[in-house]
Amino acid sequence: MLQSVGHTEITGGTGTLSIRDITCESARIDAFDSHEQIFLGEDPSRGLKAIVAIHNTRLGPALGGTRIWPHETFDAALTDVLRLSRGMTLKAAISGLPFGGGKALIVADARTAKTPELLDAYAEMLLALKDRFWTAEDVGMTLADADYLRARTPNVSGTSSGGGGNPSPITAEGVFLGLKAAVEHRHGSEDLTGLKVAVQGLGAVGWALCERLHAAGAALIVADIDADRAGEATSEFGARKCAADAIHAADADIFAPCALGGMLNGNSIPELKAGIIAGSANNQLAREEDAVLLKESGILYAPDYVINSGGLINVAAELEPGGYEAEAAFARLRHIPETLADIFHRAEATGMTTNEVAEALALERIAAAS
Ligand SMILES: NC(=O)c1ccc[n+]([C@@H]2O[C@H](COP(=O)([O-])OP(=O)(O)OC[C@H]3O[C@@H](n4cnc5c(N)ncnc54)[C@H](O)[C@@H]3O)[C@@H](O)[C@H]2O)c1
Repeated sequence: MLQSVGHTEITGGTGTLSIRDITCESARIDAFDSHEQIFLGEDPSRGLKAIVAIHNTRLGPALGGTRIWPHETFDAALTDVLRLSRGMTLKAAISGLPFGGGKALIVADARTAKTPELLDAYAEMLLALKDRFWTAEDVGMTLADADYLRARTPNVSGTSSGGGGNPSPITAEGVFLGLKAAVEHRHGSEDLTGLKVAVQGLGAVGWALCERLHAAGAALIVADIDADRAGEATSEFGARKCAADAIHAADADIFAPCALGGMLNGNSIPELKAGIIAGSANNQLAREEDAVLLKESGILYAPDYVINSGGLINVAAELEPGGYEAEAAFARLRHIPETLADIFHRAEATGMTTNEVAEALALERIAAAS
């Protein structure tokens, strides 16, 4: 096991993997927020540059997905993984899970650079971090990738052999339940018939969410930077296509961001027409203050790490001592709408933003466990 690592080098296979503890030098990044430990794994010969960020382990070992994304600068990648990792701490806490927050990011284009050699090098890094960090799928990482890694290191969940499989459909189910809780809070009924939902991003979660919304009678407006995907949604769901850079401003009742983070910001919020925001993307708010902007605009915001916690709930269920049980995972999933309804009511009663209420509840749970 890797303890407090200064620098370690693992040779073998076809490359040389170097793992460096970069916690101290990461403190210069605004998003650092007292992370416990941050590791940089590099193996140029196999194309690996990966950051594993461990935010807070008071509730248990760090658990969080691995994102594969070609950030243009190292600082952009580090900022992304630090923000995601902190969000995982809050997500695990508010979901009542015995895990802490962590996240990993491989700086690469998953469509062109995700080779077996890269995954081998990453598996070696994960193996060195076992007992400290557990991972699963995120953007750019598929079930097949998770299975490939799991065959090489034990600290991978969301796998076929573990029973939980790809967490995305469960995430979508949680978002769907949470979205209905928001509609119920706003309109007094969770009936979606005829309501217009603008879905940004038609990937694993966005697509599965569209299936549920369509079956529930909602009218869909969709956008994806992949034009083919948006085209498929028009024929599959009778959805109306919208430009990717205009979907937030679509004439809709609900906006469901299911792509990447930061789409709720000082520029986009004044253009929103939807009264409810309920989607799967992590880190939807570009800045904390944007939650205030949403509140002042009369927009009901379902905090991202609450509404999208279904995937974490499912990968955590795979790590239960007795193994994965779907019913136990679904029982926990059904708490998502209840938790959101509670957050909405508390926010109204106190004048706080929904984000502030969710964070206070999560931090309370961490403090109680300390
Ligand atoms: N998969 C899960 O279980 C899970 C769990 C919790 C949170 N999330 C979050 O939900 C989001 C979606 O995850 P996913 O697994 O569906 O990812 P994915 O990679 O399968 O899909 C993302 C989709 O968004 C599209 N996209 C990217 N940028 C876009 C833009 N600017 N406008 C429109 N479309 C854009 C991509 O083309 C792709 O189709 C991510 O933020 C992820 O972190 C996912």
